[in-house]
Amino acid sequence: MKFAQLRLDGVTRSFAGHDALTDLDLTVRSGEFIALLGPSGCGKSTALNCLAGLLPLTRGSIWSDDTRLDTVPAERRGFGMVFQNYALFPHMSVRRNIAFGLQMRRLPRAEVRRRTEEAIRLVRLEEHATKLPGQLSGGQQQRVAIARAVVLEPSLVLMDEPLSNLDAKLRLEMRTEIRRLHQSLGLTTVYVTHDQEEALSLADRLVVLRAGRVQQIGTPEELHTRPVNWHVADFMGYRNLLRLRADERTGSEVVVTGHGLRLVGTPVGPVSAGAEVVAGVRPEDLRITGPEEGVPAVVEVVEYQGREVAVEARTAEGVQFNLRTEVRPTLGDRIGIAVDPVRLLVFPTDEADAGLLDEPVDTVSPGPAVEGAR
Ligand SMILES: Nc1ncnc2c1ncn2[C@@H]1O[C@H](COP(=O)(O)OP(=O)(O)OP(=O)(O)O)[C@@H](O)[C@H]1O
Repeated sequence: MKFAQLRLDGVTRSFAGHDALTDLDLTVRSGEFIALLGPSGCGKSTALNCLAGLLPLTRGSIWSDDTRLDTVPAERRGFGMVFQNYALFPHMSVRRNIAFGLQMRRLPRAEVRRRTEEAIRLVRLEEHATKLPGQLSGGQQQRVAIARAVVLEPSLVLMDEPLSNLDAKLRLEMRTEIRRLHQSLGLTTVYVTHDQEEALSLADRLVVLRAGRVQQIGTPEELHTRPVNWHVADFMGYRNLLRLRADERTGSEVVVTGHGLRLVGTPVGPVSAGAEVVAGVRPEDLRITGPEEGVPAVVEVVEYQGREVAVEARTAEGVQFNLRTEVRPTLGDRIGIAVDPVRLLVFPTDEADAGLLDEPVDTVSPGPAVEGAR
């Protein structure tokens, strides 16, 4: 079933009266690569399984153009699936694993052979076609799983953390491979991951979930530069999250204070004077200056990371900052930390944050309070 648009409309799934996924609205356009991103338990797999037809919806509907899809059984949706545990047939060769789905469709033998060989070539397994899955590396097995899904020319490919069992180097290679296949085959892909970097590098659009609810849908750039709340920011690499209080507002800026800090930032959403806020900034958006200029702090950790270093520095009142910089300070250095008002985003808090950020604003240790929210 090819489609121009696949639409999820208020898709909700609960288990024993508890919503694992609430009111997911999402339109997937043909050819798009969508990543569902969020921490463990946020409902990513539930969303994917609803889409696959492996889980019935509690509420809502799914549409393939004008055809209602959520009532169609999984095997008739024509979707391909790739999971983290591969689920290959252990007693069949690579070639037979890939050909299996085509044979089940009773396609002519010549066509099965042609498409199987093409899929083997696509995932670069020509030299391993006669081996059994047990004789392959994890990355090669994952390639077989991908070939087996795409050989059926599915209208949608669903992937659930397909790279999570691979080591770091292979994960990077396979990431490129998946993007290459997506483009060269003109696939439409929905990809579940908890890895922010993976999602940013692969997807055309990201869907960030938290506790079963969509927080934000947008392009990598939109999410990276304009997260709508501090939870999304946390996920997008805003490692410095400080619980502060909004002071005066001037035009497009707001002054935030607490823990001996007085910073100028950019409000995201309604931030009124006196309100508790979370101010977030990414390590790479902080700069080291002289101790008289920026926020005074002492360098506690310097970690080599290729061209740049990761620096942890602490203020006299105990606030820890994470920086990424090409300037290499020495342990114990007294530095100033320059915070660009455009890059320091100031988010309102709501009742839902109360338990997550329960440190009073005038005590020191914003780090752990926010860490605990993960
Ligand atoms: N079969 C089930 N029965 C009861 N609760 C379930 C079931 N499946 C999922 N849940 C619950 O629904 C919520 C969402 O689970 P889901 O597996 O979708 O999360 P996830 O984001 O994919 O997490 P992970 O990355 O850990 O797989 C969790 O609280 C989970 O405990």
